[in-house]
Amino acid sequence: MSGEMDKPLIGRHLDSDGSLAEAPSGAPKVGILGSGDFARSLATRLVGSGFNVVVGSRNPKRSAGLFPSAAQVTFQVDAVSSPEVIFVAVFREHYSSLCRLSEQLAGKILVDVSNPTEQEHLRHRESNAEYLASLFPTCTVVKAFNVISAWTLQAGPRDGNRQVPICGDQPEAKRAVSEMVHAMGFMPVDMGSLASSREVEAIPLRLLPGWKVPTLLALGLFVCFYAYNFIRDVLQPYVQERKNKFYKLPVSVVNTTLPCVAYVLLSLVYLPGVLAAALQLRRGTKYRRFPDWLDHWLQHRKQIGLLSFFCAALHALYSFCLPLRRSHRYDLVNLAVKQVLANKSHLWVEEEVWRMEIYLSVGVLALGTLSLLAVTSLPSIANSLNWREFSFVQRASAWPKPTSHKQSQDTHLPALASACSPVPVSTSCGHTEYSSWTL
Ligand SMILES: NC(=O)C1=CN([C@@H]2O[C@H](COP(=O)(O)OP(=O)(O)OC[C@H]3O[C@@H](n4cnc5c(N)ncnc54)[C@H](OP(=O)(O)O)[C@@H]3O)[C@@H](O)[C@H]2O)C=CC1
Ligand SMILES: [Fe+3]
Repeated sequence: MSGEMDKPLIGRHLDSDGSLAEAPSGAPKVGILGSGDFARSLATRLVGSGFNVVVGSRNPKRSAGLFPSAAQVTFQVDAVSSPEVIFVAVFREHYSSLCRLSEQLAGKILVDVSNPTEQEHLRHRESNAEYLASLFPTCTVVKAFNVISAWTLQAGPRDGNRQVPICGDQPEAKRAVSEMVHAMGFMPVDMGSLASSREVEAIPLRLLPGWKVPTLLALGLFVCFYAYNFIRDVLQPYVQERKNKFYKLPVSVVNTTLPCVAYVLLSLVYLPGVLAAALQLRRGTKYRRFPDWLDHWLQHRKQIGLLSFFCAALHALYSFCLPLRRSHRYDLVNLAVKQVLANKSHLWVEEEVWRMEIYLSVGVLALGTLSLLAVTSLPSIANSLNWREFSFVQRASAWPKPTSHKQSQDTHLPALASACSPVPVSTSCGHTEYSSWTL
């Protein structure tokens, strides 16, 4: 690598509006091939982070006006001659059109930012980055930035999506790209060699992978409880007393069903921790893997907990709407008429009044507590808390002694010390992953 790349690449950070006049002279030079949406956002951020940007376009005249004035827009062949790091911001099907630049690109670092579509991902056995590497055997290909959208690049990194997975076969090249990622305000995550690029390219194709089972579980529970409540509140009065209560189907039965689902889901958040602890006690060791079903269950606690919160919140909303129903108004009027006919002037059942007051108060408090748990399970909030603060919020009693994150990752098992309290999820994921929604 040239001496230029050996200098630290850390530049200035971009303001949220993305505007910054001029990259400092002598700043590291970076090339971008392509002048599309991604190239434009990338150029803006790179210029703002203190890099000298040169963009290679097939039609520089047309594209120049779309880039920040500090970026130089020129023909592809001119753009790739001096920078050591070149971003390839074109689609896979156009990679081969860049082969005529092979000579100028020899020995340089090519950053593959591309994302395949789902069909492309299934169709090609080799990743886009590996394909690029096969077209340019004299270059070093590094996969990066594919998980960051053009919009995020432009708007600036936010807590939730700051991580940029990087992979490549040459540590030096990866280091150079990682430094650039850092300088741009993102967090590089080393994913290993270029062989992992297929995995990295699959990341943006995922659609809520951790939510499928918990959502099906919640739906299944909803259907079961709804059927039960329908039989109890609607069908049974109809069959036995010929009373037509079918109007209850859209609101009342749903409202009775939601808290049942919420309670069961909440208990399913805590149950696997207890089971895991019992299993460890029975085995007398923490150095054995949990069965797969328990492992998966532990990993899905956060989603199950959030779905429980969702059902509880819906229940609260439905409850607020109950008095708005016309059936409720008719019931009230009928009750009043009945009272008048019975010559009663003051209806007040002390026990009923107290029961409702306490019921509402406890319901509001429970929803408030559940909201707190849900909020602290968000990565951005959880990351801002230390372990003690987190466990204080997530459970009522204090954890005997926090198992270090490292330990739980290494052993792939929770500590026995947590036998009667939460068990960290036994995966190699982050802090929130193994600790969320634990009692
Ligand atoms: N948009 C996004 O949010 C993200 C995009 N990406 C990846 O970035 C890459 C570029 O995406 P994006 O900028 O959105 O796409 P665009 O369609 O907006 O831009 C593609 C660019 O490729 C250039 N190009 C070079 N050679 C050819 C060719 N032979 N035929 C057609 N175009 C060519 C064109 O620039 P010119 O005419 O100047 O040569 C064109 O502007 C893709 O691989 C995409 O997967 C990754 C993450 C997010
Ligand atoms: Fe309730």
